[in-house]
Amino acid sequence: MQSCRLAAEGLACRRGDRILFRGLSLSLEAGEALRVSGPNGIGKSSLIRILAGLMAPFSGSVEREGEAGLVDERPALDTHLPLGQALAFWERFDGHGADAVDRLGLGALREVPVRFLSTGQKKRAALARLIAQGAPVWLLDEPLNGLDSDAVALVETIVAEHCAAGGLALVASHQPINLPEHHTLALRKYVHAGEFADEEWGE
Ligand SMILES: Nc1ncnc2c1ncn2[C@@H]1O[C@H](COP(=O)(O)OP(=O)(O)OP(=O)(O)O)[C@@H](O)[C@H]1O
Repeated sequence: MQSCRLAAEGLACRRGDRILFRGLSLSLEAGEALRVSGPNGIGKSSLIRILAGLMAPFSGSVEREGEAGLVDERPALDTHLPLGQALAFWERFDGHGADAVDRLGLGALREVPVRFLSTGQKKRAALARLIAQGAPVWLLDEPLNGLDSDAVALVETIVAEHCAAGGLALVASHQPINLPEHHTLALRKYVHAGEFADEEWGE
């Protein structure tokens, strides 16, 4: 796996006319995982988009070494194609196929158009593509949404394997998730007008 690192320094995020957070710093090395928690609308998805390079921070900087793999609420698969073909589309970019299809319980669904998959099956499909991508930096936005308990345990195992193989993972999740060697970054609302949440490191 490519070497990897993810660091942010003094990040502020503005959406519309509101600053969601500022002064946010974090650092993740290969093998590490970070869970980001916080109430609805606090800015977890926005933080992930900034770290992925999809959105510019209002201020501050991001340093990322290694390709990023993003999983969010959209599966990034052509919804009109059968699952097998939709995953195969990415093979030309990823260089190899989605070997995790069977492991993720999708083996019997290769002929089913993506739009007919259930919420949990779409999430599993997105995770199959993530694994096939082979990116060392995983940015996972609510990866457990819609998953049954067996699939939650599988995602925990898959993230642990990814980190053990030299990757890193940043996971925004309302649900508790058992991650290897991880810290939690709890985003909170700021209490002073114009001031914003402090972030805190903990177990
Ligand atoms: N394009 C946009 N323009 C203006 N405001 C936006 C935009 N996108 C999101 N927001 C606002 O930014 C805030 C943070 O949204 P974000 O999705 O980052 O929160 P979140 O912590 O991930 O929430 P949740 O837990 O509900 O997923 C919300 O108040 C949202 O309405």
